Amino acid sequence: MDVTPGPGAGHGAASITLERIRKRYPDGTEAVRELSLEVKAGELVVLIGPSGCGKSTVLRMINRLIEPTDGRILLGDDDVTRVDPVTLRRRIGYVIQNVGLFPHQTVAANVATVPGLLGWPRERTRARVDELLELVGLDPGQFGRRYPHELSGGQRQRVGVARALAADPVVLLMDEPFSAVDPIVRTRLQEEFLRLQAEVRKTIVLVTHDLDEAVRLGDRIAVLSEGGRLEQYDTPAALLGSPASPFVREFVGADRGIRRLAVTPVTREVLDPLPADGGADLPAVPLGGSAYDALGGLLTSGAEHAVVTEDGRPVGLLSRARVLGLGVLD
Ligand SMILES: Nc1ncnc2c1ncn2[C@@H]1O[C@H](COP(=O)(O)OP(=O)(O)OP(=O)(O)O)[C@@H](O)[C@H]1O
Repeated sequence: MDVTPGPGAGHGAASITLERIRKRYPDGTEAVRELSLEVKAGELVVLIGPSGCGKSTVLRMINRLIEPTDGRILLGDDDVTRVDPVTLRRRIGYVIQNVGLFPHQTVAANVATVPGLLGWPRERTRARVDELLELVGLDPGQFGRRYPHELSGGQRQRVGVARALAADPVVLLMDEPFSAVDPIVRTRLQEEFLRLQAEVRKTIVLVTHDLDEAVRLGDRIAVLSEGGRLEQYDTPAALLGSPASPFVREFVGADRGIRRLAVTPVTREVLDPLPADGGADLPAVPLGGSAYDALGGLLTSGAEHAVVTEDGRPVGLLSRARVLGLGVLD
């Protein structure tokens, strides 16, 4: 399969191009009327929108679990409808809500599924399984021999991710991958997942209902409305800062200002000069950290100002008013 690396893309990440795709189910439901979308190699794109707007349908058309009624889907330069579906699915990792692990197989055997289908030698498969379990934070010696029912929900999700990465896919599709676990585990899994993505740099399309998850994970977010209509396709900061339509404005909610703080870094432009004493008694926040965290630091300490540091050295003063100003929207 052809691979088109984009800037910063890891080894073997492919771009995805949806060209005017449409899906009409046999009963006449127009799940997706016409959608065009491009995901760059190595990019993490989130699909979000109200229930029934066609997110899962779009995702499953990419790996041909569902056949499009019309339009083209390219992986790199290859039209996926011209690739044998089984071969295609071995090149595309797929992670779903309840993971779908095989219950009667050990964790190691689950992760080894696709390498097994590809006929990898035993030693290579075993080394890959160990490497992946370590990558997702599970000790292979401890967890490899367990069965799925002997794991927590969060551990099962990690095994699902490890399994999807096993044959080094060019694309990873994720349908509500973190929704089956409680909010605290979920946040931790999201953070680990971002670290993992920084390492493997796959092209990822992730479906979620959760706007905070979308904002936290997405390089770009595609907001869909009924019939798979693309309302806006933008970075989290742009989406929250300038919703393109009343639909998006309502969808991102009244608290989008707060959400925007979470994706807005503290930069030199918003800093005031340091006081003569260097602000020794004030709370410190890092340059480039999120405005949301800076506000949290200010509120916790009760201070009006924080010292902003770079490599541990103070570079300026940040006031509460300036931080709040970063969340003010049009
Ligand atoms: N096999 C099917 N036959 C007929 N209609 C279907 C079929 N599968 C899905 N649909 C319909 O297609 C539309 C889009 O469904 P889809 O599952 O893609 O939405 P979704 O955005 O992923 O929804 P949710 O957020 O609730 O999971 C819905 O109206 C759904 O009822």
